[in-house]
Amino acid sequence: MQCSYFDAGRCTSCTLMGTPYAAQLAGKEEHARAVLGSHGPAEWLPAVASRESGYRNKAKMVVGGTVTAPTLGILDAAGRGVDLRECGIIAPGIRAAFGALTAFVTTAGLTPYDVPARRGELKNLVVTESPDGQLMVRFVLRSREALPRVRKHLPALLADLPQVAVVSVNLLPEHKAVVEGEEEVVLTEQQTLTMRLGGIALHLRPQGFFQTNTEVAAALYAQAGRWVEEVAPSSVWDLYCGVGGFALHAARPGRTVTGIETSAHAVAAAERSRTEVGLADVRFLAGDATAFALDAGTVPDLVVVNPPRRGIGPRLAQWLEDSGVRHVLYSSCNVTSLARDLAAMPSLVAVRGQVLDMFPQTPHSEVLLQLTRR
Ligand SMILES: C[S@@+](CC[C@H](N)C(=O)[O-])C[C@H]1O[C@@H](n2cnc3c(N)ncnc32)[C@H](O)[C@@H]1O
Repeated sequence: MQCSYFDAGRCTSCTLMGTPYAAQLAGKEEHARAVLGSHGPAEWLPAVASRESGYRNKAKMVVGGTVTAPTLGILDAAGRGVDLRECGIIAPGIRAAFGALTAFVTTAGLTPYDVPARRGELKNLVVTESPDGQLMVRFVLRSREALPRVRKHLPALLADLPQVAVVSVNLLPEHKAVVEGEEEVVLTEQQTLTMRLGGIALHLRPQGFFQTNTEVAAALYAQAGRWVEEVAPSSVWDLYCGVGGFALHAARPGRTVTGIETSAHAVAAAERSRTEVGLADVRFLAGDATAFALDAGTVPDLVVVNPPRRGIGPRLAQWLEDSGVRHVLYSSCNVTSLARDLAAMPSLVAVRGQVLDMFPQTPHSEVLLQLTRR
């Protein structure tokens, strides 16, 4: 894939831009093998390729420029807006909405936040697309000052972009280089975006986590589901479950499945999916994954872990090592922390693995491993 922003040096975040895709994929497999070393699996399944462009279901655009000519993209070294609205890795359905969204910025008078001057209101625009083509649009604002104007002009925006299902304002009062703050005000009746994967409707709230690449996420849950089926466990834990992707794909009548996640909102969303699917033996609990495992007093037949980049950490790894659990599926977006965690669980041996290319044009990927007790 070629990118004019990359070629012009305007944006260099996709560090593999210009590298042929087959070489990117082979490089990611090689990297995973090299970093995992002796902890790696005996067998690697063929890597799951992604579409090379338009794969990102979520765009986080920093807003710069002026209220009459806003930029959507990043900030340069001087803190001025660089427009990247044609970014080729963003889903086409999101890119197609940028025109109407920038027009809305002007109509609603949402002055872009000027980082060097610490003035202005609109910091970021975050847009997520569902597999059905619906959009969730979030305006990250410095204060509530512009909130009444967003509300006032919202009906016109929804008429312009009928595919927009959820609109919210996120408040980020601090002068910090982060995407969003803690407070979210949802302005539409619909509070969540429906992410339909593998026949299951997952419900994503504005601040919730969702895998970046919808098609590859579907492949990830399906592969994990197949490996769970082979083991045929009667009890499963899905630790770091988010809105329940792994848990709901692993659920079967008569199998108890427990999902654990710190975000109470994500747990509520997962519970909703569970009710809709009509699964009686699945439950989701809000809490820390490690604390849950240490306090549970029982050991399931199979544990799925899908932690943030930092990995599961030494305490949960030690618990898994000592617990006697026979099967673990570890889905990781960071092979370095994965290798560290595996080293702490020598009794759990990686038998199969697969690289799933969640992030083409970048060096990142997802690695799914099946571990079995020796
Ligand atoms: C990589 S995401 C995976 C989410 C989910 N498995 C999925 O497929 O969408 C990691 C999740 O772990 C949650 N999390 C972070 N720290 C946690 C902890 N200590 N205990 C439980 N969940 C945690 C985050 O809120 C996030 O939803």
